Amino acid sequence: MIWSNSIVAIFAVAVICVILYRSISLRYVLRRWWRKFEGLFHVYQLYKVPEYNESFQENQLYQKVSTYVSSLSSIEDSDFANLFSGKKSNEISVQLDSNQTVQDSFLGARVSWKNEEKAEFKTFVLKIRKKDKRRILRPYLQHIHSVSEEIELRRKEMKLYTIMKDQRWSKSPWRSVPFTHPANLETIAMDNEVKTKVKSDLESFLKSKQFYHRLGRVWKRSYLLYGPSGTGKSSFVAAMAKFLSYDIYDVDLSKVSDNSELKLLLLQTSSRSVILVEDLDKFLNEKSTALSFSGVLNFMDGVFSCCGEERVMVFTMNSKDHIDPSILRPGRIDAQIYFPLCDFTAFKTLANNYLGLKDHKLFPQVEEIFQHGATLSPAEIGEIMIVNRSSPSRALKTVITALQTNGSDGRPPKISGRRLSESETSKEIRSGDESVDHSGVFCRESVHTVREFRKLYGLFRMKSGRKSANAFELNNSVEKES
Ligand SMILES: Nc1ncnc2c1ncn2[C@@H]1O[C@H](COP(=O)(O)OP(=O)(O)OP(=O)(O)O)[C@@H](O)[C@H]1O
Ligand SMILES: [Mg+2]
Repeated sequence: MIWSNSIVAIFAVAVICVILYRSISLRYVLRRWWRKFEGLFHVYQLYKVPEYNESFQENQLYQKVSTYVSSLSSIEDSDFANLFSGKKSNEISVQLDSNQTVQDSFLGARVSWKNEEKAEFKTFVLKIRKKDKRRILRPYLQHIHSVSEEIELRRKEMKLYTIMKDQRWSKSPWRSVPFTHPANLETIAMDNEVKTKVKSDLESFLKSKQFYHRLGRVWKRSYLLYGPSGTGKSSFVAAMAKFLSYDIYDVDLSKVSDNSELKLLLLQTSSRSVILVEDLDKFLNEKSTALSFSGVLNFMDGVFSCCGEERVMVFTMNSKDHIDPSILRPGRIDAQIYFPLCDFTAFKTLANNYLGLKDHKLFPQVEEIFQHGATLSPAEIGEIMIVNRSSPSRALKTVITALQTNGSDGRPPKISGRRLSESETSKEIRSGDESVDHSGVFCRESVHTVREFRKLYGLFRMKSGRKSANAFELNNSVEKES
């Protein structure tokens, strides 16, 4: 009897121990004891990273470790952590409380960081097994360096710089404002393959510092974005800058007085930035400009940039038809991206973004119209969708009508198969607040015809270059050689 009772008791204790061990807290406590026990045998090496050096200067490594440690997911397992709101409104940062430890692993080795705080002196202490020390210490510190740099870059508030003349209180010709453009690569309607190519081109550029330096070349990459008005070139520049987390310097060439001022402007841009020149074709086609052609070429080559470090140059044009070929030569322009009028694929992206539509019974009809060629820009279609966003069906019907209307034959628009008379047409354009419903297509908000949009938003579309999909062409550039 006694025997059987003891067996039951031992069994019960064993079950409880297993349950407790399985629960995280007991495992955690046991691991801690085990590490303390190991510590008695000097298995570990400790490295201190103090906040200040002996001359009371800030230790940059301390900041990097602090950023890195806060990014570890295991920080949530520490007994005490502090929660702070970050620089961006929806950001929460977690920071290790004083004298708390956090675990990490690297190349199969387990390490830990302790945030020691003694009499206002803060130090991070790295604990690493002696047997792993030689193998992982240097690569681990390198890893901390790159992770923290990447985090800092993402956190950094992006800025848009514009030329500001006569800033008496400042020596810099640039004035900056926070760059908060909402576009990102996902919201731009364009050929997916081209988008992926641009992304990987940018990514490989970011990793090519050593490569460019070895060749003695300025570490920059130049893109030409060209295509009709309202096809997303400027939005794409914003998306690129966001993807890279770079600031943008908007160089308005018409504001520059001479070549030396242009040189000065470029010298005062910072590394990791996008240098943007919009409408280069218009500037080059102007009869008289303050800048010489060679001045513009030198600027494009980036020879003025102070340290030749990490710059992406973007030039936009509506058409490259009348452009001197030397402007487009490889090395000066590394990649060209064509922005076409809206095709059916781009239309579907816009419908999804603006109207939340993945599919609709009118899509086949829209597709059929697109098969006869694109006639509207994404901007024009986007505006129709915004105005009619409360009724997706009405928005699609208006897009269909606009596409049919914009047959580029100069004839009055077609509605429900019949052409409107001139008087009806002008009524459509005029009637901002009249509710004219000929076919169920137009109503109060949807009276905006394409021409109205053009009038409203100043959109001017070139009729030339009706290629249907984006194109990404690499010039014979440095990347190709690599
Ligand atoms: N491909 C696109 N995808 C998503 N939105 C677009 C696209 N193209 C244009 N838009 C929308 O249309 C508006 C105008 O676009 P954007 O200014 O980028 O055109 P653009 O090609 O730079 O025109 P322009 O040659 O006249 O400067 C923006 O608000 C943008 O949101
Ligand atoms: Mg633009």
